[in-house]
Amino acid sequence: MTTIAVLGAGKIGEALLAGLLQAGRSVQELLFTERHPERAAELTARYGVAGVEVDEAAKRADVLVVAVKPQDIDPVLAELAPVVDSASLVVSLCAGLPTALYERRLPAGVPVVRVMPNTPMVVGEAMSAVSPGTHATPEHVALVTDLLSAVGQVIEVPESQQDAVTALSGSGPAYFFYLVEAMIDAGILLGLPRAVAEKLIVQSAVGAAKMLAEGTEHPVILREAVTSPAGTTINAIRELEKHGVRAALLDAIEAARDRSVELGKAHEEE
Ligand SMILES: NC(=O)C1=CN([C@@H]2O[C@H](COP(=O)(O)OP(=O)(O)OC[C@H]3O[C@@H](n4cnc5c(N)ncnc54)[C@H](O)[C@@H]3O)[C@@H](O)[C@H]2O)C=CC1
Ligand SMILES: O=C(O)[C@@H]1CCC=N1
Repeated sequence: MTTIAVLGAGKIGEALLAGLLQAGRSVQELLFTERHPERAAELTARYGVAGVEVDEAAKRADVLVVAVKPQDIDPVLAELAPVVDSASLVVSLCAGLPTALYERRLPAGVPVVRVMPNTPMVVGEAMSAVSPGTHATPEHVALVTDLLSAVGQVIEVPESQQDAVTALSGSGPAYFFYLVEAMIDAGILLGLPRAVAEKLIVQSAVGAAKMLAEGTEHPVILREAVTSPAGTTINAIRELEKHGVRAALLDAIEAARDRSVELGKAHEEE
């Protein structure tokens, strides 16, 4: 039995706990820490998982998953430093924070694996990218990969690619939700009832995602198959091109990457 403690049970921490339970982990294998007692009580009531202090989490858990905001990392590392050693495995889900930060602040030799997951882990469809720090062995990477495979797909990337990964798949679900939201608004503009617009767009998204996930055709081919000569779709595509939607996406994702780099730089002091 591998015991996993999530340090900071907010949106992604809860998604991980929920996803692991959904995947068949027992509540006895899971712990969390949470600085807001009412949030801790809410999670224990919802999932039956115990909220504990950091020292107890470090004592009982094999894997400590840090899921606080990057801006909140300093107190977490200060609390962890006296209670972890090289037998622990620290997994960071924090955007921008390099494994080197953990290695500087924690006792020598503590293995750290940096992961960028995303929220679809609640439905077992996460995309997670893992990168080992200096003291993490292939066995540590395999353990983290195995853990996250229960809640979605996992790839290993060099840590130098993690800021780009964060901008693409870490934030990626938000871009799709934004697009869906805007398309539902378009349905409202055209006079459809909201429930009808939602059903049309959500099922179109699910269908398109399934076709993409099958991977038999490139996205360009799939789009071309919808775009009939002198038909309706090409009129819409002309408007998307006129409004620079492709360039907007390139700029948007680059801006997200830049923010990830900036979050890491905020801790470059030592
Ligand atoms: N939300 C997302 O889609 C994703 C988030 N991440 C990363 O996950 C981390 C958490 O993000 P969210 O869950 O969105 O943030 P959040 O703000 O929802 O959750 C953070 C939680 O940590 C708790 N916390 C803060 N300091 C603490 C401490 N010292 N001890 C115990 N609990 C503490 C907060 O009370 C809060 O519940 C961030 O570093 C983010 O970059 C990574 C991938 C996706
Ligand atoms: O917006 C954020 O900073 C976090 C990291 C990736 C997704 N959400």
